[in-house]
Amino acid sequence: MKIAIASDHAGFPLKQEILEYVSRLGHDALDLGAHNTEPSDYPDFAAAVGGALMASSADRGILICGSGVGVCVAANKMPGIRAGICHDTYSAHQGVEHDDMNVLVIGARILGSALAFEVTQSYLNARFQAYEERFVRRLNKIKAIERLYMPVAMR
Ligand SMILES: O=C(CO)[C@H](O)[C@H](O)[C@H](O)COP(=O)(O)O
Repeated sequence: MKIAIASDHAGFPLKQEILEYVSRLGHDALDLGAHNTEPSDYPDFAAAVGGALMASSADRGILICGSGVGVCVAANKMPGIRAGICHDTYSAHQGVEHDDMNVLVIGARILGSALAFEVTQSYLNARFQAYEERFVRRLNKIKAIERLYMPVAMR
């Protein structure tokens, strides 16, 4: 899969490790910044990953900031983006299987790289269980909420 990956300054060192790890797993890892630890603003990177998904230039995303909260809030403002903070492997695969999560969010000040790699692998190996009617029904309800607050021209 093509995976768009970005972080702010707080997530930069972990992002570099995740980029390499995702490539080693055989995915096409797309680095959307930051490119150093100079202070930066997390919404810019959330927008970059969300934009890549919305433009179909990536299949899934990974976002990293200090806690994960900032990029998660920002990414979930974008239509079609379902971002979740996952600091354990169960949430990372269940978020995809049940909720069709398309952006994994990690807090670099929370997880060490060993667990971050396991969480990333669980996320990338998981698939949405579209054969489960209840998951599709719930996903459609999320999409209906999104449409309700979307400008009419975009619905
Ligand atoms: O972790 C975060 C809060 O959710 C932010 O995304 C930033 O990474 C964090 O606020 C950065 O903090 P700093 O004091 O500016 O390094």
